[in-house]
Amino acid sequence: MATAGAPRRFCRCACFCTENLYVARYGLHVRFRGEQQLRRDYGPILRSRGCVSTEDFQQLLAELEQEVDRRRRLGLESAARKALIASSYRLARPEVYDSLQDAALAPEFLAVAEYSASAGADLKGLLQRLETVSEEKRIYRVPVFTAPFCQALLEELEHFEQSDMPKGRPNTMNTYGVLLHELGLDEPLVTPLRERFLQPLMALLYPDCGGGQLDSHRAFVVKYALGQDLELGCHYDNAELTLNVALGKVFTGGALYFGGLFQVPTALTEPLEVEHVVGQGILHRGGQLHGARPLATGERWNLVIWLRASAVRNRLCPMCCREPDLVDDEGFGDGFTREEPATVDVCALT
Ligand SMILES: O=C(O)CCC(=O)C(=O)O
Ligand SMILES: [Fe+2]
Repeated sequence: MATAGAPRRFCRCACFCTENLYVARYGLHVRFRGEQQLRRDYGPILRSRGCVSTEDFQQLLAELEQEVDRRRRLGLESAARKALIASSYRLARPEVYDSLQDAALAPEFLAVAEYSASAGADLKGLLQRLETVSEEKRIYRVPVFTAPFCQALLEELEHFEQSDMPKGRPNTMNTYGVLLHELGLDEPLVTPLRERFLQPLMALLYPDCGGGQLDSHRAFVVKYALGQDLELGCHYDNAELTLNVALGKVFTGGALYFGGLFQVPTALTEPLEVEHVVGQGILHRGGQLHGARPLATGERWNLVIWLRASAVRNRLCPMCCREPDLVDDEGFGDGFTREEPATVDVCALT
């Protein structure tokens, strides 16, 4: 058990360096253990996607080896960037770093969180206070931040983007964007948002997915603009639950689309399209397959919070779908812990 005063040690799963390596050129996620295995497992599909010559294959191998190396160094490099940013970055909107105030939050969100934390709250009552985007997929929408807070956060993020500070990217699928913990925004903003507001809400909405046992997160901002990233391929998140809030600016296109749960192979059906509304958040299960349609005009910045419950993921790593092979990591790592997890019913795969 973690004891008061001793920070909890979080881990990642060793599969981070071997599974789900994204090869944008061929639109493919691969598992990579070496040349032989890559040829054996992906030879035909790679050929069908244009990886035909020896040079193509050698280039792919080099890129995968580089990516594995990058992933191995990620935790330490991220901690080094965070330290440098803390010592040398000049903030544009310092108020964003003040500890989270109710005034930053939309009245609807405050009401939903207050209801969820009240005695006698139940799912039925909560659903009267939220928009249900899809009952079957369990996707919900709620206003999260006020317009002035979105504006201030955007200004800060844009100022950081334009600074010469080193930047860690959200994930291998997004080239632009910011990791909030590197900016120092976990402590004042994301952790209180998770602990005080999201936890009671998620406990009612997704009790079977660890919604009541969230104990870490990975928060980042994704940015889409013409000439930069435009869209995001279909994927599932390394998270039990996800909150995705549109921060702005002005844009068209970029809708999210949702398919089925990755754990449950189903026949291809029409995905559900969900438009963004600035200031509003979409709540979904991390395992729900999703992606983002191409941006048509403008610039889109969204805050994505991958919410994690060690009690759930310690049993089964969502990325390799095995019992996690734990490796100590920096910060929240990938949300795994070495402690015995509390008993929890994992997501019912219906
Ligand atoms: O583009 C978006 O808003 C979705 C981002 C997303 O799904 C992710 O980064 O996990
Ligand atoms: Fe995602």
